[in-house]
Amino acid sequence: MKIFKFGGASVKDAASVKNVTQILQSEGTESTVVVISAMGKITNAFEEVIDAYYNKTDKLSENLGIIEDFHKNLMNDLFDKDDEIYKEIDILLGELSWFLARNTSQRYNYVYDQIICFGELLSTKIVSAYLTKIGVENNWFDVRNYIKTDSNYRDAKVDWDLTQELISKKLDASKLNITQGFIAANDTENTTTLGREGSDYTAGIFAYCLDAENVTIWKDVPGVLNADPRVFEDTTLLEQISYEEAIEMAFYGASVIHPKTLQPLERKDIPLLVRSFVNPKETGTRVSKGKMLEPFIPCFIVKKDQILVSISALDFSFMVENNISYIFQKLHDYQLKVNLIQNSAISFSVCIDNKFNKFDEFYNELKTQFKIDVQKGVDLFTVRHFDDKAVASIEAKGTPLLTQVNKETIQIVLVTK
Ligand SMILES: Nc1ncnc2c1ncn2[C@@H]1O[C@H](COP(=O)(O)OP(=O)(O)O)[C@@H](O)[C@H]1O
Ligand SMILES: N[C@@H](CC(=O)OP(=O)(O)O)C(=O)O
Repeated sequence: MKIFKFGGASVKDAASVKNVTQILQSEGTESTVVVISAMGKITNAFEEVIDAYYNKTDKLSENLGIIEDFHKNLMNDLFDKDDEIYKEIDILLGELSWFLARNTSQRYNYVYDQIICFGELLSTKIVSAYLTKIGVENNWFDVRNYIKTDSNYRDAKVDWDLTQELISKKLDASKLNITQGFIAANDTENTTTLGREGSDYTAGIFAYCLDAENVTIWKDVPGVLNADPRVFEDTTLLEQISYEEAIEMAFYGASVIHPKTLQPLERKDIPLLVRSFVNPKETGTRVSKGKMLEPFIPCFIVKKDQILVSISALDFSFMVENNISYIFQKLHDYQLKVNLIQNSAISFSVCIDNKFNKFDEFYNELKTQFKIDVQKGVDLFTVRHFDDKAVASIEAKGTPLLTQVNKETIQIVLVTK
């Protein structure tokens, strides 16, 4: 029993869908659960729909049209005009229109999940129908009937007991199963999601509940590299990474593996393979028990567009437990993700991600009680297993504002040139 995960980049056009089906045919089409994300950048396109709908702008029908045209154009290269799939896609788009017309809820996160899920529903319907068309029997299922969560929309927490029970009881794991990543449902059958880029986590959940042999995440890169190839020119493929090391890398922001994915796999000792859908014969990266890192070289992680905030008390008193815990509570309340902390006697600095755009509210609340210096638009570079050469290469990229070192890791906040 194995789990495959194909992300948006692997199903971004008709040729990519054909490539996915070829990989499935050569890797075996039995005892597999295939988890698929929305096609290309369609989740972002759905976010535009949500924005237009929620803020009642005049862009709603245009944004919906972009999504419909994208899928129909792609389908025209895969199917014949009278194939059943066109009706199925129209039914899904009809369900979406029905929701948009009938919904009365003002809860943004709830509305977001009820709309965003259509990206994964559309992509899996299309891949499943194409497999059927070329003669590969498969079982499409709605993941919302299997993965159950709480009602924390947009970042839902999995109900592991119920999910385990449903997957064990209802899923025929001997088949080639096709399902959606990222989406789930709560106990009232409303759609929830596991957080952006959460399809890897879906693969981890199925692997855990089915005691899978392994999970393969198919990517447009040869595997996990020692740096993001979009930012660094010379990168090296990491052949083996221990779970602990991969969790550290994901924690510091290595976006190639979703951080939550590794925990369920580690608990059951299920290897995670990261392989290239461009060169599927290559072995890629293996994350498993064993060597920490092979080859053992510095690994670079970048988080762009961070905010560096230095906070001190107005009366120059020490920054200690009581005010630090207060600041942390506020960071939590405003959903600001802290990526680095440093404190001295009178100042407390944090490097944060303003993912939910709530920094200004946080700032306005704190500025009455603290002196706050803010530097927006900085980059946070983390180097695991650093050496002098690696540090120098980062420092050459701009002006370092803050550096923090521990045994295996150095973090440098920079204003880049
Ligand atoms: N350390 C890394 N190793 C490999 N790829 C990385 C790394 N860091 C960032 N990436 C980027 O991650 C991309 C693949 O992830 P992503 O776009 O999220 O894939 P998908 O959405 O298809 O799952 C690669 O194209 C690469 O640019
Ligand atoms: N489609 C969702 C879930 C996901 O994981 O996508 P991808 O596998 O393309 O990163 C998103 O974009 O957030």
